[in-house]
Amino acid sequence: MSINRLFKSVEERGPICVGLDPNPLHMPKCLEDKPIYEKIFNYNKMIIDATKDLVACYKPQAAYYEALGIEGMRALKSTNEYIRKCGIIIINDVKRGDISSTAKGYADAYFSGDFEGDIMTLSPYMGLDSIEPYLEYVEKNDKGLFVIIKTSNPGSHDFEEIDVDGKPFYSIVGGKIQKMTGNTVGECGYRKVGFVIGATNKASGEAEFIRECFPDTFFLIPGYGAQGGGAADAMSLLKDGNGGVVNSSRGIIRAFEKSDKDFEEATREAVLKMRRDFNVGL
Ligand SMILES: O=c1ccn([C@@H]2O[C@H](COP(=O)(O)O)[C@@H](O)[C@H]2O)c(=O)[nH]1
Repeated sequence: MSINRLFKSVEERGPICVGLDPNPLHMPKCLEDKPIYEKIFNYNKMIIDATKDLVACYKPQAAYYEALGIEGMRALKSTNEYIRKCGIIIINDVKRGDISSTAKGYADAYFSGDFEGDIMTLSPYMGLDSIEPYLEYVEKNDKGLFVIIKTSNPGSHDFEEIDVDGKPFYSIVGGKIQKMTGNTVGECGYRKVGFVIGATNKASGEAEFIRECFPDTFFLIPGYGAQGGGAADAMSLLKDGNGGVVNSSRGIIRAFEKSDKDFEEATREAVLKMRRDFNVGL
């Protein structure tokens, strides 16, 4: 099961998730004149080769590939195939959410075929029926989900935190999703359906509150690094160093822009620094 595999990866290599968010304006010189497919795939391959022994998973963000058209999507296909060949978990960050007939199409698109990954991200705000079509893949094909609950962006205050009878709205959404997905706790002790919980914008005690609300839910934790989230914020969402993966995209893949080392060395060094922040391998 994907969550069991992810738990095991975190046990072995720590909770680091590297975000593969390729922006052609921020790439090393050696890729400057390459056509889009080669540029994006080689960039990702260089990142993966420099870090694959240090990370729990990779998270390609679909927007960056979609924005580059067919050649960008071809690069996503090759990237996911390469990550799979390396035996590492793929989180397709697509944040889909639509009526159930359309949701089935998105599930097929990102859990099978050209862009297949192990886990995908969903937005739950169209309701529980928009989540349901993905559950067949979770049950029958060992796939996993991370549902957006409390995001890392400043706008997370606008809706997610609205007070409903003394409780933040996000905690109610999370509760309903847990109820719908039943008691699907795997052998690692975590449910098959996880949540996205940002490392940023936390009031004092909020991370602990979220962990208490969802003690057996695995978290994907973005917002560390470029968005200002610190290791302490992210760490209080973990449990004994597991129970979640912490994503950093720009903080890792653009580290070379602030370094005098070459691209691969600067990328690896940024992941090693992140591991030190999370007391991994010390
Ligand atoms: O609440 C959320 C959910 C997803 N993301 C995604 O994570 C990365 C963050 O990138 P950084 O460069 O490390 O800031 C990006 O792909 C987002 O789409 C998020 O930031 N917050």
